[in-house]
Amino acid sequence: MTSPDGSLLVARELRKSYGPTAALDDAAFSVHPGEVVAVMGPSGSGKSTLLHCLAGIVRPDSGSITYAGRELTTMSDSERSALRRGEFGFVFQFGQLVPELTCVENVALPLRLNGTGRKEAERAALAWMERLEVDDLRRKRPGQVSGGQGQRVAVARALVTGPRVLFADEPTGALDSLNGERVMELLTDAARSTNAAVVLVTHEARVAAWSDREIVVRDGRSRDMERIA
Ligand SMILES: Nc1ncnc2c1ncn2[C@@H]1O[C@H](COP(=O)(O)OP(=O)(O)OP(=O)(O)O)[C@@H](O)[C@H]1O
Repeated sequence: MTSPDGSLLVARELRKSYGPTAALDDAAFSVHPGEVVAVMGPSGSGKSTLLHCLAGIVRPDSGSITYAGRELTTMSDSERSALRRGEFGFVFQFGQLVPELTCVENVALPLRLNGTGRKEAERAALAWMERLEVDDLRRKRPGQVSGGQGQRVAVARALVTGPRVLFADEPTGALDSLNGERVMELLTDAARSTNAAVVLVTHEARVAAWSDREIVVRDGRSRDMERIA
């Protein structure tokens, strides 16, 4: 279920303080299914806090967040973690793969945690690894692959459960520009083909250029930027 204007995830009047620091101060956000929205802004402006609130990781002090018509801010912790496991996918800057597992085991992990058998989970994992062009790395461990390859494995893992929202916090932050472009191309293609909404936090204009729309956060306040294509 989406809101009347077709948005899947909508936030209004979000406020979140850490002690005397107002990380969010009347922030707003919305994203449609299949839409890639970049959250831009200087360091410390509140981008990650906004992403963490939208993903149900951090509870705002006030304001509303609705996902598919359901209010997130009043859900119990277990309801929010069920939502994260079932409906959301996550890609971070680095350090997200389990070093002891092979790449295919890493990609299969979210399915295994949801109770899928090993064979079926690894079959689905491999299909996503093929799409992200890292299936040849299936038996390698994260320490044996490059940064760009590792990020593509991480994207495959984020998408393997068929999330309706993909949260990506500086997904190319640790990559050189060529690898970063490739990860963004594959990430946005994969998300658009599954009609997943993407919330992409980045401070880099060339990464935000992969989005459909940009939101700029400054001092905890957000505003929509008309895309200058
Ligand atoms: N857990 C926390 N405890 C205390 N202060 C926090 C915490 N998380 C964020 N902050 C503060 O809130 C403000 C916003 O931080 P946030 O991480 O959201 O910014 P950001 O725009 O993502 O920054 P960056 O681009 O540097 O990652 C900053 O002043 C930060 O120091």
